[in-house]
Amino acid sequence: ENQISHPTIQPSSASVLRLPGFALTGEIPLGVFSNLTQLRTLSLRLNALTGNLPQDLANYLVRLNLAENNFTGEISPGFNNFTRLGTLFLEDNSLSGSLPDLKLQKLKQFQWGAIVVPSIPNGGGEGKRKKLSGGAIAERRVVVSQDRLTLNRLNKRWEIQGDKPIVDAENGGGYGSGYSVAAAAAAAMVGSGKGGDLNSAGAKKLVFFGKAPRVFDLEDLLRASAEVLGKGTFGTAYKAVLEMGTVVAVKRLRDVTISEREFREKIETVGAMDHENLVPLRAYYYSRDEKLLVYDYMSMGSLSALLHGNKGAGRTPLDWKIRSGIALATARGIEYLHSQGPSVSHGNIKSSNILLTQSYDARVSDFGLAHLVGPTSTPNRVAGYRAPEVTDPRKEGVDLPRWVQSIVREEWTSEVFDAELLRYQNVEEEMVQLLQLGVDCAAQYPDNRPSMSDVTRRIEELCRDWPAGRSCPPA
Ligand SMILES: Nc1ncnc2c1ncn2[C@@H]1O[C@H](COP(=O)(O)OP(=O)(O)OP(=O)(O)O)[C@@H](O)[C@H]1O
Repeated sequence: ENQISHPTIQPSSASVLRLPGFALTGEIPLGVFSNLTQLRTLSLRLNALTGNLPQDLANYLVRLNLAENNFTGEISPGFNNFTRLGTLFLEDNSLSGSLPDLKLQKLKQFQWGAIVVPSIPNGGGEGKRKKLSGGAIAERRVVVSQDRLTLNRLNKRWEIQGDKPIVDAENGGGYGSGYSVAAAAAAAMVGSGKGGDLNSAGAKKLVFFGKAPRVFDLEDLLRASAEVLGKGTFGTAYKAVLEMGTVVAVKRLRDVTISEREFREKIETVGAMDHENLVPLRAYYYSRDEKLLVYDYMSMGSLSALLHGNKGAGRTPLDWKIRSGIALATARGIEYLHSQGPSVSHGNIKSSNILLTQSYDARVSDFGLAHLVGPTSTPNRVAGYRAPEVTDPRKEGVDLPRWVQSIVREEWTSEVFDAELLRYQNVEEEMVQLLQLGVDCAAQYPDNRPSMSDVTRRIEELCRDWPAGRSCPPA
């Protein structure tokens, strides 16, 4: 009864056809949309459509969303005809193969089930083809699901393991899991002689912040077993388990171009930040060849991993209460940073820098690091959200705020919101309000953006409207 058939679709001048979540089944019959000559946007997302991808969809489509269906087989060579396509979503199907050598110069957003995107030639013409497979190497990385910040790391090669980019292959390989911080740090320190902190015995030491007891020293850190958590903009992060059982996250910074004096001044400022919604920087180590930052280890990992990590069965999606609580805690952390002075900003806000405790308390991480590596190299290195005036205006690609702004408010529900939340909870109005706040924060001109204290107040008000039994996390 919910199959798409010819009599269903009459000739029409409609430019938009959205049928998300209509429980459509079966294959899309040939030519079924051919009466819709003005069609620009077609969404059949979240149905149970089967068979191969349609070969003959109107070639004047600009947006096509076929995600979350049961399409099988190769990605259709028919896409070659889509000369106007700007947005294509195919995730959560059982497709294989690669996009054909595309004439899709306009394709700005593309997303599909695996994290990996086959090569899309720059400006058309003959592109390198790469077949997708489990641990494939991709020319470009696509950010999954809600973070539709696609194609923003051009010309990078990532080895993919699971859905985590582990190694930037272009930069000459990386360190496998189990690699020890010790080996690298020790190697770097031997004979370096200069820099570093010397204690009275002449040995280099960690510089600690805060009043917490110094339960470990550099020796302990060097002996710790370590595993790679991930590679970020500023270096590689490790989970290090010290012999006495303490677990810390260690970040090895690379490409620090500022002077030692400047580094120490800046890191002192970072270390002085103290707020319950910030991941505390416990200590640092500086030598000519090695810069280590030691943080509390956050056992639940990042918001990014929770949202996009395990898509398999048995996953419990984060509910709205937890998500809005995370938004509030994050806002409080950033509000604190901004309260430290007019020139203090985070510099790299994104979901992998929002870390969670066992009880889903959110803490903002990585603040201040964008200022550590040297002013000239930062603008193009960080991929998190930064206000337009601090990013390179010539940068290509679509960013998340701009993408949201390109979608009219009436369509947020079907296009922007996480269907998982809408399916189980009646929270659409609250989601609209929170998204509107996010859009306000990403306004082009600073004067049009709310202050972070306004932001926290608005999220607190939103939480206050939660139905009985739900309460705002305490300030
Ligand atoms: N203190 C921590 N506790 C637990 N996991 C962490 C901690 N710090 C970082 N991670 C995780 O380690 C991985 C790498 O982090 P890192 O901050 O180096 O890179 P990133 O956040 O992906 O990018 P960027 O460097 O631009 O911030 C991320 O998945 C991050 O969530």
